[in-house]
Amino acid sequence: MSEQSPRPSKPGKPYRRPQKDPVRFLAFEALRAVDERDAYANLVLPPLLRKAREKGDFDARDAALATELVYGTLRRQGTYDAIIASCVDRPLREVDPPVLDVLSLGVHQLLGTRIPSHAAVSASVELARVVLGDGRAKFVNAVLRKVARDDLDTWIERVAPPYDDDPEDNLAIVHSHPRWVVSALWDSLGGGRAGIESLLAADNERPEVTLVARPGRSTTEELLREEAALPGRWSPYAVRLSEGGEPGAVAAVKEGRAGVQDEGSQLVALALANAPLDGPDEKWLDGCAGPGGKAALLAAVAAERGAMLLASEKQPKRAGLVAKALAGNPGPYQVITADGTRPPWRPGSFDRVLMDVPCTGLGALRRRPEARWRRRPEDLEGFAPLQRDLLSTALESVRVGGVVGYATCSPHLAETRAVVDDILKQYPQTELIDARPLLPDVPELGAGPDVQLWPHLHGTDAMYLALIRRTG
Ligand SMILES: C[S@@+](CC[C@H](N)C(=O)[O-])C[C@H]1O[C@@H](n2cnc3c(N)ncnc32)[C@H](O)[C@@H]1O
Repeated sequence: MSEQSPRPSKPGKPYRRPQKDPVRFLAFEALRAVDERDAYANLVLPPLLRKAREKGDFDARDAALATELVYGTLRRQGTYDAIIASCVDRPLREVDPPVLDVLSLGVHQLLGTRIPSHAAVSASVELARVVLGDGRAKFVNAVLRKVARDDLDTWIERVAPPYDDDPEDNLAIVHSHPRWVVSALWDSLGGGRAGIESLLAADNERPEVTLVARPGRSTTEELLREEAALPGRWSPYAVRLSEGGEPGAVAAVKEGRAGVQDEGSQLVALALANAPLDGPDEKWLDGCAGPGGKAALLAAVAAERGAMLLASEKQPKRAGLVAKALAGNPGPYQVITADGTRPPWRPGSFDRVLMDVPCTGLGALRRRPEARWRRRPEDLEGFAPLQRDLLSTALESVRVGGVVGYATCSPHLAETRAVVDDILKQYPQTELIDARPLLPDVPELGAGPDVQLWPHLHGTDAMYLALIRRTG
């Protein structure tokens, strides 16, 4: 018998080693870090990008694409999960998280970018071969081919319940927010469908990078001359960097004369600084100062008025960041590490007090694309006693006639009005000051006396501020 087979076997496809695409691979690494280590995308990404650039793997366009893939995938996770769930025959929680990350990255390329479908599928399958192996790459291929058959709007229509049947569920899937967050934002915003839809859509946009020219240390004119930037909308100290502007490369930022700061945060600090006050105006306190954005602006304004700022922060590491932010301030200031619920200073010591309390951060979802998925309604219960204690400290720390600013970067009513209402009942010798005139020219601030800023109305984070005067 001949050793040769009578019919030559059909040659199999030769094995081809998967090609590692540095952009997709980096985006996958970042998503894994966010999932496995609870890392923040905005902290994980920059060092990965820097390393890739140093290795010569990346140019600026690659970095922009990797950033878009990571942020877009995380923001749109709720919508993409619903789409993927309808294309696989088991519950999503039974799909391995790394497989789900490759799928979500693929779905984002297919439905959320201009990358052609065939390129999106083949790049994702190639990534799957590198990071998951050939077997699971076939699964990825099958799912993404199904997804590629329709566009985003068609998919959303298919997987979201009709608005009239369940408005919150519909908005949760259409705008990729957890349902409880949709509900909380809507409670705070009020109004009908158009407003909440604009807000949720704004949460999915990348925010502009805004700088603050710290008074006495730099001016907006200087920044506008030196950088590709536009004047801020509301704050006299703000400039908005043009798209792609790198704040880290701005000389004034490197030297601490300017900082990166959302205009909402600037407005809050300035409203407290400008609230009318009788009597001395010499001692200011920031009781929750880390990492120091508002403290640096307050200290600079205080310096111009001959006042001093005490910046206090509980976490030593964050107190270090405050010290860094304040270094070079032209007037007197002090940074201390202290628990604001057990203050080391004497009651009634300050003329102005800012309490920018720890909160869920539901007002800064534009900046933290993963935050909405990580937060739980139970977190509110965790913050509630601390927020009340810190506001009580603020009211104890201010002198009679002095002003307290209670601020959050969350619009959740449980963290804003509920805290202020509760605590003011315990401190009857206080009055709310109308904060609206202290944010001059800013429209749509509601019925007052407190103010709530919104991304879709003001282009800022959803900062909340109540100004309270001690009357006795
Ligand atoms: C929302 S952040 C403040 C942001 C800051 N005002 C800024 O503009 O950069 C809240 C800060 O309060 C700090 N913190 C938490 N518990 C505290 C406490 N018991 N006493 C003082 N600070 C506290 C947190 O570590 C965090 O740095």
